Amino acid sequence: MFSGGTSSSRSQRSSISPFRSRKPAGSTKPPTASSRPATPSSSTTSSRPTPSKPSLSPPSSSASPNPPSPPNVSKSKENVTVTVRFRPLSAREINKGDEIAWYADGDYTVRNEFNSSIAYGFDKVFGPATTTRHVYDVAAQHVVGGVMQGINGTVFAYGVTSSGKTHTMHGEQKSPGIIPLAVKDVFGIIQETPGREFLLRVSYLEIYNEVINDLLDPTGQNLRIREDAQGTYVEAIKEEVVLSPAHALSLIATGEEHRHVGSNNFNLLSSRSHTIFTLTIESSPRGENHDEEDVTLSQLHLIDLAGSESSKTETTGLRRKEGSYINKSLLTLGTVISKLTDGKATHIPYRDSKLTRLLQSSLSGHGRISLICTVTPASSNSEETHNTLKFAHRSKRVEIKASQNKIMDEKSIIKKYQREISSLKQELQQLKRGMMEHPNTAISTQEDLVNLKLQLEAGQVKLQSRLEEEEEAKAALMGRIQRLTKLILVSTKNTIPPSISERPTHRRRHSFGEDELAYLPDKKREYLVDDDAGSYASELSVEGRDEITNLDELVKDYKRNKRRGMLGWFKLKKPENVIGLSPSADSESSTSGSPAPSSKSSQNRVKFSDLKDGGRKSVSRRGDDYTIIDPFPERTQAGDLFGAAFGGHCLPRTGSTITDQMDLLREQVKMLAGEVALCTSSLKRLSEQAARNPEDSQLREQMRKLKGEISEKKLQIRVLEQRMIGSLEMTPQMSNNSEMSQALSKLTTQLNETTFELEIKTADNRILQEQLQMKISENAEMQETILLLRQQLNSQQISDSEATRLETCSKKLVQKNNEEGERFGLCQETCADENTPTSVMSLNRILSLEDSKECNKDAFLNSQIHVQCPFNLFS
Ligand SMILES: Nc1ncnc2c1ncn2[C@@H]1O[C@H](COP(=O)(O)OP(=O)(O)OP(=O)(O)O)[C@@H](O)[C@H]1O
Repeated sequence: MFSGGTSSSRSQRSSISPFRSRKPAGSTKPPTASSRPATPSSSTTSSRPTPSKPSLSPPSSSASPNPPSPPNVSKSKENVTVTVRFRPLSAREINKGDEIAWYADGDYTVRNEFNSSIAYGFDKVFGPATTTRHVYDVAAQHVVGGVMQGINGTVFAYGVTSSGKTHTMHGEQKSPGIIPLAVKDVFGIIQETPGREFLLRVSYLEIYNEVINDLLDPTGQNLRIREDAQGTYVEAIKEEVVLSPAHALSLIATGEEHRHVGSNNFNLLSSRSHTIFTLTIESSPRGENHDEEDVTLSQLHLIDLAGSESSKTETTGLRRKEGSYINKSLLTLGTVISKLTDGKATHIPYRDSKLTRLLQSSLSGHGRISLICTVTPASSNSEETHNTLKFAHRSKRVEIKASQNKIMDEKSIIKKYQREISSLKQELQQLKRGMMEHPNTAISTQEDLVNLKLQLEAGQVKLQSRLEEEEEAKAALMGRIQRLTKLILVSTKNTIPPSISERPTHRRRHSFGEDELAYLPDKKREYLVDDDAGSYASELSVEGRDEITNLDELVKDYKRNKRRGMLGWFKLKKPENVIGLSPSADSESSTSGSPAPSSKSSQNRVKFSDLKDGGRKSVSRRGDDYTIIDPFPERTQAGDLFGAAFGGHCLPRTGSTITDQMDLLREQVKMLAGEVALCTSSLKRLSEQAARNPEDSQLREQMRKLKGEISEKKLQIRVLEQRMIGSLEMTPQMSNNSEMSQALSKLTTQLNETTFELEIKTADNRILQEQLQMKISENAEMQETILLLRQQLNSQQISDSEATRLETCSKKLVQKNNEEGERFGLCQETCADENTPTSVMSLNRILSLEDSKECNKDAFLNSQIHVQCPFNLFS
């Protein structure tokens, strides 16, 4: 496991149940009257109901200001933390004429507008203007802090469809949800805890139609829940070791891509599945020598439930089926909670749904639980909101016992490796001791002595090979440990205990400050469609659904964008098939605040179809205004060239024909270049023939024509290229910079390729020219020899052997000249140099003539060839 460094692993088992061992006796003890929160007020008084146990951690604005000092956590009784979050009325509800039916009366009470006697008290009530950061601080931070101390924790978002669960758990770009905030907090706490080291793993699953799917591994479908003595767990779910907040959130973003989302009449992006994001945290004191008990393992479950659907939710087919599964599992959750708070219940139906079965340990009181109930104030949903409030109120009575989890079973990787090392060390020690302690005493006879010697030798061989094996094993183990060590996260703070300095330095160190969230949305990378889905639906009805040619595609696309909200900046998106979106404001809507210049869309609609090639345009919104931002978000090589070429001048809007024109010109250039290549090769062939038949005037004529054609085509190419550049220069403003950039990029590539080819050919040519020079000087030497020989011959001083030498020498010369000349001619032609030296052609001709000649003494002496040639072979 985890042998691949930062690689992921599929664990054999991953528990969803936080505290399955060390189950405190009587943990499911029914709540006592004293632990019950305030019941709904039946009085008419407007005074707020008594808040139930306001025992929450004080809000903090940053990652755990008081980092946990591990152990020493009391097992005091706690209740589930129950908070209620109102969202603002959506545009759709406003359009429908909805009124406020429920409201936050102070910090702890939800009251009915039409009947003020109906009120419920909670640990905290968040009004519609509350930020998710504040919700996190109050409702989740203490759970996360607990998890870092080894106390398991679960944070739920519960509510009807479109009440704001996903908004609360995942959040959006400008308003991160509980999950990203918790992840950031966890890393912040690690940074604040220099005395301990941590190992983090995440898994992410969904329960869709009562089927468990692994969101981190699309092949992990229909996973099974298993149960052992310690509780329930999901078999074979993938777990990934995470090294930074960005890493963890990128995994969620990937998971979100696989999550089932669909539209209903309340929510275009309704979650059709429950998702459970689990962060498993292992921690031990830094340094080698520490107590086993100091190692903790805990899990944080962050759950975004699918929303319950009422009869008002108009669904058909698959959506209806999904809705019934969702309702059934939520009903089971409600029943389980009721039974847990009912002192007389003997059977708790955890097994009636996958959700309750997976959460059995959490629900039965092992670890901290925070339930965030999301509600809409709208009168049209008044009944559903009331049901949510009743559920929330019942949940408040579930009693939990938070205790620190120091269980070290096979799940602890740190532990496992530490154990392996120590047992290996022990074994080695034993081996060494065995060698030392060999008895050498009772040697009585010579025979004994020989036997003992033999035994000793055999033993030594065995011992040696065993030691070698051990060494190898140790090295392998060390490698594994090193890889594992890299996955262990430690604070970068200086306050490291002395023993820590002895530790290997390759350990990954982290700065977990704000800059760790540098992955936070790059405005330029994302389409920011921060929308209230309801208003989108209403907009659809206003504009007419006919406009949307492919709703499924639209929904899919919108979903991607939307889900990306907080998380989606990890992947760039290529918009497809989206005709237009028209979201509307909500109170916590994000505004891009992009510094980039923006232009307001005339129809408050974003035409994504305008964006080509994943143009990375950002769409931001302020109220109902949509802006398309920075079409050149990142400087590319083409972008740089573009800037250089046009010196920052604006280009005129010429519509989409610029690329077409460019493409056309480019095609013409390509065709001409092809023709030039064809002519050049014909020319080469002809020149070869001409070399063989120098008298053939037809050939010469053909060659002349071909040359003419080649130069004409080259001229045409130049003209076309000029036109391409000219058309760009004449265009003072481009309508679509990305098109321009694209065209320019292609041209640049072509230019680069051609330049490169030219360089190679020029270099080739240079080499051949050098060779030619050498040949010329060689020939000069040869000529001297020949001259000498001729003189000797004339004076009758030449012998037969000298005559043969002379013959061989001349043959060699001819052959060599042939080869060189041919190569040079070839290179010159491929270089398409119109000024191919006639000397080379002449040389070829001479050489071929010479080659065909019988080169004997007489013929050689009678040779009278004197033609144009850079050097006379036979002067
Ligand atoms: N507190 C809030 N402030 C502003 N807008 C909110 C808030 N809560 C929810 N919204 C908006 O309401 C719409 C519905 O929210 P969301 O998708 O989170 O609902 P949900 O409960 O997850 O729905 P479902 O159960 O169908 O998935 C979204 O457009 C979201 O941006």
